Amino acid sequence: MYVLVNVAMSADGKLSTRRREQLGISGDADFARVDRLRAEADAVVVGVGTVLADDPSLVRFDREHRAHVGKSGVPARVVADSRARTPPDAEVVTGDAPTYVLTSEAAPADRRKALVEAGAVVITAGEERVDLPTALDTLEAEADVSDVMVEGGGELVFSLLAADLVDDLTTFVGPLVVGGRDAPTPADGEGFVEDFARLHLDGAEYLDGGVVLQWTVEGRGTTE
Ligand SMILES: NC(=O)C1=CN([C@@H]2O[C@H](COP(=O)(O)OP(=O)(O)OC[C@H]3O[C@@H](n4cnc5c(N)ncnc54)[C@H](OP(=O)(O)O)[C@@H]3O)[C@@H](O)[C@H]2O)C=CC1
Ligand SMILES: Nc1nc(O)c(N)c(N[C@@H]2O[C@H](COP(=O)(O)O)[C@@H](O)[C@H]2O)n1
Repeated sequence: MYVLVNVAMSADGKLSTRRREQLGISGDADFARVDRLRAEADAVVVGVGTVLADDPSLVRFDREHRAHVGKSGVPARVVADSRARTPPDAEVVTGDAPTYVLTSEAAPADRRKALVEAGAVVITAGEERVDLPTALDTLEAEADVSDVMVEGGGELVFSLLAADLVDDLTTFVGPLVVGGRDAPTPADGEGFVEDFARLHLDGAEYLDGGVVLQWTVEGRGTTE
């Protein structure tokens, strides 16, 4: 499974405000770049925190670019959601693109059922929390999803980095300061302590008054 993470953050490294409300950090050119990344992916992935905060639809992508890179159909939507908290009427569940909800065994049966009735495919991996390596393997084996673009948020991205599942990371750094010790950042979770995820900078580009940084992930960090 190839995993690309793309996030937009403020100049001080925040994904949104301390209220965890969706914040437009990208401008039109960056959103167009994101639409091309979505077009190249088999699926767009978010954590349930982003679903509950933003109610994203994840259906927009650059159709011309998708044809250009030789992919057919539309990118699927994937939510990492251990307890099946995704509302069945969430935008990410409605619409024509397929939706996969990655849950754990802790997800109540009635919530899983409601998601399936709303049209989502529920995948179970892990006891209390989604076991990401297993869930991604299942997605690849059962849904033919082998190339994903993760859009956040910080809790999910940290877990993916800690599990050494991220190949590439793209960060758009926008021209604003958000501040706030409790505002989400690109990698929240427990955090690494001494041994950090290591990156290699592959490129940088001015865009929308900010900059896009393209990183390759060279090695995982440890949380011990
Ligand atoms: N600027 C940007 O580019 C973006 C900004 N955002 C912003 O980020 C914020 C949301 O981020 P955040 O709160 O971090 O939420 P996330 O979207 O990262 O979702 C986190 C939730 O995912 C679930 N989850 C399931 N499995 C795992 C796992 N193995 N590891 C970690 N999490 C898992 C957890 O809930 P459970 O335990 O119930 O499963 C967890 O609380 C919002 O404010 C949103 O606006 C979001 C995306 C992009
Ligand atoms: N690239 C980018 N720039 C920003 O400024 C953002 N706030 C985000 N947020 C992400 O975009 C999702 C919205 O998706 P839809 O437009 O509903 O398809 C949102 O949920 C975040 O994942 N991204």
